[in-house]
Amino acid sequence: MSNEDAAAITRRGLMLVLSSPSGAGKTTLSRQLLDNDKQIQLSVSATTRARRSGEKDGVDYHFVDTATFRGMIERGEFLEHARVFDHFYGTPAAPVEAALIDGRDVLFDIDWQGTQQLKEKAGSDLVTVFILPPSTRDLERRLITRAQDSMEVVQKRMAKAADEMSHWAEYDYQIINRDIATSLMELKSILTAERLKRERQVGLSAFVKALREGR
Ligand SMILES: Nc1ncnc2c1ncn2[C@@H]1O[C@H](COP(=O)(O)OP(=O)(O)OP(=O)(O)O)[C@@H](O)[C@H]1O
Ligand SMILES: Nc1nc2c(ncn2[C@@H]2O[C@H](COP(=O)(O)O)[C@@H](O)[C@H]2O)c(=O)[nH]1
Repeated sequence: MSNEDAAAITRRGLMLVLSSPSGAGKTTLSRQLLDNDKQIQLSVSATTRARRSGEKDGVDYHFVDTATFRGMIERGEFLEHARVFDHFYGTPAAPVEAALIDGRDVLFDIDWQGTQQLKEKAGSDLVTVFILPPSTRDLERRLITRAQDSMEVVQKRMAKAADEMSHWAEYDYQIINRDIATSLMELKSILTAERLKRERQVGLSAFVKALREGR
């Protein structure tokens, strides 16, 4: 390899996981990151929950019934799956594996249970970020102003928030989502630094060897 071959330094794809209590802003941040960065793609989960207005099947989620979801579990189609707020959610394995082989990064919007399962399978390919709300009051306000769930569902999600947040320290990074633009900048910084990690830059040793040999 000569030093003109810097472009040949390919990268292993990484798996970027976002978790948070419901309403802290994962989906909002994910959408903005995906709009800004064409090297990362969303892992589209399957779920048995009802579609919210504005959500598109196959884009936001694969909306399936419980029998279909169980069939996917039985056929081993999920990388991870969990029951969250009375519904099932799971990450289809095939698209993730295809992206990583291609050197593309994958973004996951999943809960702490799914993150623990991915940690066991993915090891060093995984980068985990926990999103915290600035306050409990802000979290509730965000769930209410999102205007997608009944007050009963909002209360159920608020009741589970402390549980979800008890897992914050299991994550590599924490972002307090006060202001979306700042949080997005912080998330992009994490992604940039993780992409530059030595072990992710395949071919770097050969590149440096060539540089040192004056080629
Ligand atoms: N920094 C912010 N400041 C004010 N509002 C915000 C901020 N981030 C997100 N929101 C708003 O809060 C609401 C909830 O955000 P979002 O749907 O992204 O949360 P989530 O973490 O994905 O929730 P869930 O886990 O239920 O999917 C949305 O209406 C969104 O526009
Ligand atoms: N373990 C998994 N959790 C998931 C997955 N997809 C989404 N989620 C989490 O569920 C809750 C609720 O999401 P909502 O869209 O109904 O508001 C949230 O914490 C998501 O992160 C998944 O595939 N696996």
